[in-house]
Amino acid sequence: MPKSKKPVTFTNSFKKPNPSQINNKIKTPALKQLIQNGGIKQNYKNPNSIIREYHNLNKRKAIIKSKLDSLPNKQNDTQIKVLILEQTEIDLKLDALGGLDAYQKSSLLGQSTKKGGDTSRYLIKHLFNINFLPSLNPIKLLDVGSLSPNNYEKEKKWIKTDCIDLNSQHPKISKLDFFDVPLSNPDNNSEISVHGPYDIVSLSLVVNFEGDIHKRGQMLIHAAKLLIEKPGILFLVLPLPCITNSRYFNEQRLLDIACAVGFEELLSSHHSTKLAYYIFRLSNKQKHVSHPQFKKTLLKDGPGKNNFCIAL
Ligand SMILES: C[S@@+](CC[C@H](N)C(=O)[O-])C[C@H]1O[C@@H](n2cnc3c(N)ncnc32)[C@H](O)[C@@H]1O
Repeated sequence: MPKSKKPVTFTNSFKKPNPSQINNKIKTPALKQLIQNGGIKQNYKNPNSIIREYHNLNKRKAIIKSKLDSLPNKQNDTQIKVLILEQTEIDLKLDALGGLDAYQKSSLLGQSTKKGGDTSRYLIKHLFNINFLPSLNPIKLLDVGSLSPNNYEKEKKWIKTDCIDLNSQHPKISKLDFFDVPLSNPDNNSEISVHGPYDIVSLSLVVNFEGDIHKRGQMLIHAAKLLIEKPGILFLVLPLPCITNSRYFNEQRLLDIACAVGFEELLSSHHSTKLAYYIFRLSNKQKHVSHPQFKKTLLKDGPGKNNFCIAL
C-alpha cells in the first residue's frame, strides 16, 4: 500500500488543512491573499465536500494546462506568469486537501454499502439479465479507477478482474494510467499482467474525474480499442448532474458521442438519485478512427447549471 503523505480521518472533524503549514509554503503575495480571503476552505467535515472541491480544482487545473499549452512559450509573458501562479495555488490547495489519497478515501466512504453500495452491482445484475453470466469461459474485465479489488469478488468464478488506478489503495490494484493499458500482451510478455483485449471495461466515476474534456472523449476511444468487438461491453457511470444539469452536455449528447466511437448499442441505462448508469455494446471497433467532432457547445443555459462536457 502506498504511503499516504497525510493520513486522513473521517471522524466528526475531518483533518483540516493546517494554516501554518500552508503559510510556510506560500511564496507569493497573491496566494497569501487568497488564503486570507478564504480561497482555501478550512472546514472539511464532510467527505463529499472534499470530493467536490477536488473535482473543481482538477477541472481548473486542466483548463490552465490547456491554456498554457496553446500559448507561445514566452517566459516573461504576463499572461503565462499569472497562469503558472494559479497552477501553483491549485497544487497547494490540492495538497491542503490531502491530495488524491484523501479524495480516494472519501470516495471509498461513498462506496460503502450504507450509502448504497458500489456501482458494480448494477452491471452484474444486467449481465445476468442478458445471460452473459454465468459464463462457461472466464470473462476479462478491466476495472478502471478501482478503489477496492473486491467489487467483483462474488463473481470471481466467471470474471477475471484487472484493477487499476492512478494511485493504488491496495496491492491487488495496479498503479497504472488507463491510457497506458496496452491493447494486447506485447510479445506475450508474462510480466505484463494488465493488458487488452477485454470483454468489459468499467469506467465508473472515472470520466468525470478527468479534468480535460478532450481526454474524457479519448477515454471512450481507448475503451473501444481495448474491447473485443461484439460483445465488448462498456460500463459507464457518471454523476447524475453531468447528464441532467449541464450547460454543455446531456443524455442525447452522450449517446451521440458513444455511437460516434463505435458504441452503437445502448443495452441498459438507469438514473438513481445521484448517478447515471450506462451499459453500451461495442458494435464497430474501427468507427473511432474517423469520428465526427463534438465541440463544447452550449445546449441549455440557466442559473445553477454546471459546465460538465465530453468533447471529441
Ligand atoms: C471517484 S473514484 C472512482 C471510484 C470507483 N470506480 C467507483 O465507481 O466508486 C475515481 C478514480 O479514478 C481514478 N482515475 C482517474 N483517471 C484515471 C486514469 N486515467 N487511469 C487510472 N485511474 C484513473 C482516480 O485515481 C480515482 O481513484
